[in-house]
Amino acid sequence: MTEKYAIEATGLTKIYGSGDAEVIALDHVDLAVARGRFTAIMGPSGSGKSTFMHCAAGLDRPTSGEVRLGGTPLSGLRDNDLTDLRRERVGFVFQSFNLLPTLTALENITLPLDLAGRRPDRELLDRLVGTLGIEGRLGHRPNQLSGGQQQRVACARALVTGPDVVFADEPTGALDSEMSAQLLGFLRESVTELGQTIVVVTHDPGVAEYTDEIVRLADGRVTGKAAL
Ligand SMILES: Nc1ncnc2c1ncn2[C@@H]1O[C@H](COP(=O)(O)OP(=O)(O)OP(=O)(O)O)[C@@H](O)[C@H]1O
Repeated sequence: MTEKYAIEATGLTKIYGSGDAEVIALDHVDLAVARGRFTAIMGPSGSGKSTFMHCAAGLDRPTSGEVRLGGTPLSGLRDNDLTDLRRERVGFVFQSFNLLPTLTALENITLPLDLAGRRPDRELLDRLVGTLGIEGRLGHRPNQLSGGQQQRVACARALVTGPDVVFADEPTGALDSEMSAQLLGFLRESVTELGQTIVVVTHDPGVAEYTDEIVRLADGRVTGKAAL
C-alpha cells in the first residue's frame, strides 16, 4: 500500500430506520487516518463510534458517502469482494476475543491466513508471538489460557496478515488495569516497531496515553481531532 492514508472517509453518512424512528448515526463525516499511526476514536455512548468502525472496515454499508481503505473505494465492491478485502486487508480485535474453542492458540492465530490460502510470514509470526510472550502457549486451546493470554492470541491473529489497518473495538473493556496496560503497550509497539496502522474505538480515557491521535465524535459528527 503506497497511499498516505489507511482510511479516508468522505461525507460518510449512515441513517438507521425511517420516519419517526430515523437515527442519523453518522452525519457527513470527513476523516482521514494516516498510515502507521495509532488513532483512538472516542465519544459518548451513541455518538457513532461503532457505526464508523463498521463502515470503515467494510462490515456495513453507509447510506451515502465513501470510504477508501488503503486507496480502494469500498462502495464499488460487491459483497464477495468486500469479504475478501476484509479478510486480507483488515484485522479485528474484539472485546470478547472471538477465538475458536476447538483450535489451538497457533491455529487461531493463523486462521485468517488459512482462510485466504496464504502461508504465514514466519518472521512476522515469530516476532508477534515473541513480543506477546505466548511462545509457550501455542499448543493450548483457548479454555486453557488466561483472559490476558486469550487477548494476546486475538491480537496476534489480527496482525498476522500484515493488514492495512487493525480495528480494535473496546479492546480493554473486559480486562483489568494491568492487562489493559499490557495490551495497549503491545498495540503501541506494533505501531512503532512494525508500522502497523491501528484504530481503537473506546470509552477508556487511559487509552490516550498510548495513541498518536484522538478523534472525538458527538452526535455522528467529528467534533475534534488532536495529535498527541
Ligand atoms: N442497527 C441499528 N438500528 C438502529 N439504530 C442503530 C443501530 N445501530 C446503532 N444505532 C443508533 O445509531 C447511533 C450510533 O450508534 P453507535 O453504536 O455507532 O454508537 P457508539 O458511539 O458506538 O455507542 P457505544 O459507545 O454505546 O457503543 C445510536 O443512536 C444508536 O442507537
